Amino acid sequence: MSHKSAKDFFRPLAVGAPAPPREIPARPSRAIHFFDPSNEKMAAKIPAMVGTVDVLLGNLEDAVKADNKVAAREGLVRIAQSTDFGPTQLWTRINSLDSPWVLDDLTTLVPAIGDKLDVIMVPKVQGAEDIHYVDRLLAQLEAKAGLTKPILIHAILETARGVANVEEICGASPRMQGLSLGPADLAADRKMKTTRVGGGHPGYLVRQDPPKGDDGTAQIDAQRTVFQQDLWHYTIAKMVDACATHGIYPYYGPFGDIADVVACEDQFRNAFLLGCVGTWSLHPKQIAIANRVFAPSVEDIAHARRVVAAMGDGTGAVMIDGKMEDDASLKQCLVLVELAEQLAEIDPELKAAYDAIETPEA
Ligand SMILES: CCC(=O)SCCNC(=O)CCNC(=O)[C@H](O)C(C)(C)COP(=O)(O)OP(=O)(O)OC[C@H]1O[C@@H](n2cnc3c(N)ncnc32)[C@H](O)[C@@H]1OP(=O)(O)O
Ligand SMILES: O=CC(=O)O
Ligand SMILES: [Mg+2]
Repeated sequence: MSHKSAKDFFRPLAVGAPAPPREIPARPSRAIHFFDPSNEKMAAKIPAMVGTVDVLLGNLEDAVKADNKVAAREGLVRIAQSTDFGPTQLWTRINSLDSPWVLDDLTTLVPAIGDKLDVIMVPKVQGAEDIHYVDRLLAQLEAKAGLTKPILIHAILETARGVANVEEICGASPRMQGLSLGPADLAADRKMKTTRVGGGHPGYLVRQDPPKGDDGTAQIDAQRTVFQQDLWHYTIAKMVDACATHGIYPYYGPFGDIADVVACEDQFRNAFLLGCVGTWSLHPKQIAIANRVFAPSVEDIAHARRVVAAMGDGTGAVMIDGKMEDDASLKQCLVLVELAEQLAEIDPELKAAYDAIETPEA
């Protein structure tokens, strides 16, 4: 539950801070592309990536060496000040709230580049209290810096307690923009017996029943199909429900097997089908995968438009290709059509593909 009364929920938490948002705009964010601002090679590539990815995220937390934390923070300030991000959002991931770096992260970034930062990603969030802390501090810093637009907060779901408290985290502040799954830290925190960064595991499976022999006994040594299961299904589904309840956006997180672009695409698509709006990209080659997966296919949009046209005022039932469509399937189709429209506004290739679909008769 929020620590604020309903009337206070949308009041600024510091005198002079911008008013908190009443709604979180649905800005396309198929890929949140991570870069280490202390890595000169990586950092040099960032200006040219503007416009090729929905979100660029300067990472200050895990994957940045302790000795490079200050360089990463300063590098991000430099990049943000010298780059015009155009339609691309700029996010950062700050260090965890119990780290020796996070206070300097926030007190440096907000005055220096608060006008350019869209979202601050907070790692290892345990409960509403973590969001309340960041919320108040951001309001104070925004007021001091004279910012007019509130910076949004995104929490990573990567502790068992965070998963247990997911509802209160989503509702802890009007600044809450969304949640990402953090499968690597979450696995460690839960004491899962895995060593991977996201994705499946060959040991987590369901095996086909054994065939019966002539005498009716189970042939347990016979060849049997196994179906690998998704370790993350429960958490993603829980995250999606919590985000939808609170009007904010769920994301898959990191997929660490950079070389396995096929399994990466599968994992991303599972998340897309379950309701996520995007994912992280750790390497430039994951951006294209995310952009492809987190946009409705031309086939889905063609079908969705047929349903919209056939459903007229949106009530009743119709048959299309032998299948019943009604108010509820129409609503699903509208989710896809609206997403396609948002993406078409920023992605000319997608716009051309969607525009080329033959419009059905109403
Ligand atoms: C596990 C839980 C988490 O917290 S995940 C989030 C934290 N981790 C990260 O942010 C990792 C970000 N990515 C990376 O550090 C690198 O991509 C890793 C995975 C180490 C691979 O780097 P590397 O071995 O250099 O890859 P590569 O030789 O294939 O690189 C080719 C060129 O692309 C560049 N590159 C690489 N990654 C990025 C990136 N994220 N953004 C921008 N550029 C990137 C490389 O510098 C390399 O450039 P060049 O061709 O040598 O000029
Ligand atoms: O930060 C992400 C994770 O998987 O841990
Ligand atoms: Mg993590």
